Amino acid sequence: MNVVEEFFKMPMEEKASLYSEDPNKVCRLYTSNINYGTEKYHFWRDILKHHCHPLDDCIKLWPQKPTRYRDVIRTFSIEGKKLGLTILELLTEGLGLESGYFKKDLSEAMLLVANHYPPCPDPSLTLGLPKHCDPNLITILLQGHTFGLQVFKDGQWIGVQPLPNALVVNIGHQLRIVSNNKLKSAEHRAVTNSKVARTTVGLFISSSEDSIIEPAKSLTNAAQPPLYRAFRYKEFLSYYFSMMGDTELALQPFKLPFNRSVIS
Ligand SMILES: O=C(O)CCC(=O)C(=O)O
Ligand SMILES: [Fe+2]
Repeated sequence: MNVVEEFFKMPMEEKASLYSEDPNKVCRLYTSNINYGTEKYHFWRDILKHHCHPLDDCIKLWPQKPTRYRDVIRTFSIEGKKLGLTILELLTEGLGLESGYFKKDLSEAMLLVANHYPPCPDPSLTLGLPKHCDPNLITILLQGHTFGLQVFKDGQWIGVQPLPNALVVNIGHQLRIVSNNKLKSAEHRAVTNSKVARTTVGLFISSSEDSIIEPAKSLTNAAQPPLYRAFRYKEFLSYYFSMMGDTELALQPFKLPFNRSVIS
């Protein structure tokens, strides 16, 4: 976490070369307030986003400063991936799927997203990050020591307490689909505060873009028909981003009507 805080604290000139508005760049720094003049309410977040797979190719494009960034984040991403795969294997067992179900291309890709929320003069007018569910399988989030993450449960927003060295694990839409709604993607957002900057780091474990996502066959039958059709993950991602993460809308084109799934 320290190395990411150090990154955001560097002077603007040191970071400028990474700034890009092209979402296809492997590593980029950008900000959520390019629409500041026109947006209904403001988002208060700077973002460093980069791929972590294949590691040896991606690492060459990661920030070169702070000088230890690549070493520290390399270890963090390797260990985070191991933890993610262990959690996925436990979920596999809990769901009753065959061992290793999520191994290989279903969990091949990984993205690191570092969020920096500067102190905000009036937090009532802003959000750090709007309400969303993550699109991927699971996210491992280091949320640091400052309150800001909230999860929507039973009709209300509940703050997720930052605990020293604890990681938050979020279930994303892909896991909801593969489990045929047995697992629910967690709806969450980040709020700002007027006193201190908040920095968080998420590792987004997801499928390779060409992999086929569908409810696991062993979890569906005549009584529990598949609730989603099969699709390529890249198709889902492009729709998800066009819907700005809206929870139910983002899933809509992938849902099967109940009757059709019973007949087929
Ligand atoms: O910064 C946080 O607490 C949440 C980050 C998050 O939800 C995300 O990057 O998708
Ligand atoms: Fe998220």
